[in-house]
Order: sequence, then structure tokens, then C-alpha cells
Amino acid sequence: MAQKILVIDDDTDICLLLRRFLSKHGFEVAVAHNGVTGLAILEEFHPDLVLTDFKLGDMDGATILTRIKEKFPHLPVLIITGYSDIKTAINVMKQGAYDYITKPLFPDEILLTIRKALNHSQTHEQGGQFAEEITPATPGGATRRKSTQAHYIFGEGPESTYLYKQVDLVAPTNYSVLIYGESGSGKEAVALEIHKRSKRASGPFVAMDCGAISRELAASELFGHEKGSFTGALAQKIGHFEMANGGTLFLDEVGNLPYDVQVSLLRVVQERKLRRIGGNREIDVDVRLIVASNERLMDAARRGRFREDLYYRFNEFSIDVPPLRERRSDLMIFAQFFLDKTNIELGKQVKGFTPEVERAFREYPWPGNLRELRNVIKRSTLLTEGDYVDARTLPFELLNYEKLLFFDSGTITTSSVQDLPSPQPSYEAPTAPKPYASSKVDLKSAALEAEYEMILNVLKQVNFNKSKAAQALGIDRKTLYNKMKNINLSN
Ligand SMILES: Nc1ncnc2c1ncn2[C@@H]1O[C@H](COP(=O)(O)OP(=O)(O)OP(=O)(O)O)[C@@H](O)[C@H]1O
Repeated sequence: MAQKILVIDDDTDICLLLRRFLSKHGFEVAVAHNGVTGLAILEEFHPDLVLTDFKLGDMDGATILTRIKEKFPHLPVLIITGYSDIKTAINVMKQGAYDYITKPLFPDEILLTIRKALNHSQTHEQGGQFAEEITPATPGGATRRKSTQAHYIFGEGPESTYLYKQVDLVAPTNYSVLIYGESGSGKEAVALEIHKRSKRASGPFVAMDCGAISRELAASELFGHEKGSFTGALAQKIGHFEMANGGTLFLDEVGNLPYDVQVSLLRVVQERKLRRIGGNREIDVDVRLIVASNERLMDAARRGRFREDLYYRFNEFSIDVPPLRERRSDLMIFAQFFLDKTNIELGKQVKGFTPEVERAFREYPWPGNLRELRNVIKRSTLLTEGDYVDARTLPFELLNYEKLLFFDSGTITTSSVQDLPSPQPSYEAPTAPKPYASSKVDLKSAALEAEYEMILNVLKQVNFNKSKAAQALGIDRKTLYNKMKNINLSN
């Protein structure tokens, strides 16, 4: 039976193209042009995957994702986003999107990401009731993630060395571990490494994303339920705790668990026993807990959103995973690792990166951390025809980061003073000179400056779609390209 994909995008052309392309590849496709229709179709169509634009006319990406996850917590959702929205998209990952794909869309990349997401969710279902990550109980702790080739690498720089010293130290103990780190920095990778180096390595590693789970479902996901225990409980369900018995349970974004579920969780952690919802029998569980959060849980406890006693239970040992921008000496090691992996996936033999790409990588702050680096390299490798990834294959925003920073610093300044009585003028960031900066104060420079501002402004407004920008500016695409080149805005 064909797998089903629901595409939600207010751009009818994109819907049409995706429908054609995905149908050609054997999928059954339904499309919706807004969020409300998308959610209605979801109930009827029961897709295996949803591909949704981040900005819909009637709903933003975060809202639609939450609404989908409330009903179908295990349905993989891929978010389509422009690179200028990357930070927001990265935040949405915390709510349980499987991954994001950046515009412009490339068919091969879409197909690759869709297949990965579908394989991932199938393996979960086979592994036992949709666990996010299950390590088969094989001697030596061989994991699905590690089966064919190294899935993770752990860097050599001082930050990575320190990180893995801590992992080494805590892994053999039975301590609960609290892992802090920005989205995409590799918290789950660290949790898995702790599991693999522990005495529980031959037991299961089960990961659960608490960020995406609605209040109603959270308890049932954690502790399971008996058939008929509430409306919709059509069959018995084994919870993540039971699935992780004898191994490790990784709770990602644990700070998002509803408060009353935290109470039940504390009881299970203390007593090492649980009762499925609607069940009478007490079940012994032997589970090591590793939890992750990207906000400090003590702060959440102070604000009354997180139980302090649970915080102390979790915090027997804590680890901070540094963001990628603080692991500079490992950046190119990670880049080469992702390149090698992508070469295998795409059957390509791209050898490395040009110095210009390396420079751009080193200057960019990587707000989405390793996940963003992986996605950028996946896209660039796909576009590379020669032996080396060159700068033309990089996203415009990454390559022009400094220029956009200059632009952003102006807008941020204006919006951050909204509580003041009158709007303040924006100012130029002192550290980021204009790309075409000239020391001359003449008419030509002034005109160039105005042109630069206007083009950049329009590009941002149309999400860096150059055809739309050209149209808005009343010039043809070729002229826009020439102008961008003149003012050093093109890649
Ligand atoms: N050490 C590593 N080696 C190779 N790839 C890594 C490593 N750490 C992370 N990654 C890659 O980055 C992606 C994000 O990693 P991971 O899911 O562990 O981050 P996270 O901090 O748990 O993210 P989130 O906060 O969004 O849940 C992974 O899918 C993986 O591809």
C-alpha cells in the first residue's frame, strides 16, 4: 500500500509540484492550502507524514505543529522554511518536528528527508509502540543508530574532550543525568553515549520527546494504559517507562511535562513501580533516567512550572553540551563527518570544502548547532558537481551573515525600544561594516547605500525569493542579480 503524505502550503504552485513529484515516486498525496483545511484532511486521510510550510496564511508553523502533535504525537512532521526564518524553525524543532527543509526546495533533498523520516517512524513502531529511539538488546550494545557506520563522532577540541570526560565519569554509575544544551547541539547523542558506556548497554535506550506531547497523552505515553481506560484507549498500550525496562529512558524537553504528570513521574522514580492508566497491577521498573532541557530547570522550578523535588531527583549529575559556535576547533571535523555521510546517502564522492566555505562556516554562529550544519552540508553536497563544496552552494543567509547582521542590528534596535514613547532611529552595528563600505562620502556611495538597503529589505520581505524581489523592485531578475553582485550581496 502506498504511503500517504499530506502537503500543507499556501503556495498552490508548490503544492502542485510536490503532488506531482511525490505521486511519481509512489506516494499517495493530499494537499491543503491552509492550516484549518490541513487539520481537517489530517483526520480523514491519516497520512504517514506531513510536509508543511512554516508560514501559512491562517496559522504559523508552531501552531499547526502543536495541533498535529496533540492528535498524532508520533506522526513525523517536516517543516518547510526559508533560511531567514531558520531561528524560528529551529525553535519549532523543540515542539517535535522531525526535521526542517529550507527553500528553495530540491526534489532529491525532499525525497531523502521524507524517506528518512518514514523509515525512522516505522522502526519506532516495530521497536515497540512508537518508542522514539530503541536500542536492540544485542550484546555490546550495538544500536540501530550505530549499526552500519558511526552515527556520531565526538570531536577532539578542549570542549569536546571535557564533555566526554564527564560522559565517561558518569556513564558506569546509575545516576540520573540532566543534560543542558541548545537545540540541535547533540543532547540526545550524549544521552545515547552515556547509555552505551553503561552497564545497561545491552538493554533498550528509549527516547521520548516531551516537548510535543499534549497533557492528555503525556501520562499514557510515559506509563501506558489499559484497554478502555479512557475514550480512545482502544487497545492496551505499553508506556515508554516499561519499554525502557532494564535500560535507559531519555526524556527530551522534560521541562514541558504537565505539572500533574510530573507528580506521577516523581512517584514512579521514587518507588520504581508504576501502574498503567486504568490498571490495578503494580509493575516493577528498573530504568535509568537521562533528561534534557534547554532551559535551566531550577529557573522553571522557581517560576512554579517545574517541581523542585523532581529537579533534585534528576540532577544527580548535570552536563552542559556546548553550542557549536563554542566548539570551533571541531567544526570542520563535524563538517567532514556530515559530508562523508551525505556522500554515502547520495552516492557522491565530494572530497571536501573550498577555503571560502571553511571561512564562511567559521564566521557563522550556527544557531541550530549540529543539526543545522548537517542540513546545510546535505543541501550543499547535493548541489555540488565538482570535487569540493564551494560557496555558491551555501544558503544566501549563511554566506552573507555579516551583512544581514548589519541589517538586523538596525531592525532589532527599532523593535526593542517599542515600550519607549517614540520610535528610536536604528543605528549601524559598529562591528559589522557595510559590505560595499567606501570611505568616500560622495553621491555614488550614497546611492549605492540606499540601493543596498532597499534590495536587502525587499529580499527579506519576500523570503529571499529573487523572482519576487525583482518583481517588487520593478526590475528583471538579471538586473537584480547584477545589482546584487555590484553591491556584494550575491553568493
Ligand atoms: N556528536 C555528534 N556527531 C554527529 N552528529 C551529531 C552529533 N550530535 C548531534 N548530531 C547531529 O545533530 C542532530 C541533532 O542532534 P540531537 O538530536 O542529539 O540534538 P539535541 O540537542 O537533542 O536536539 P533537540 O534539543 O532539538 O532535541 C542529530 O540528528 C545528529 O544528526
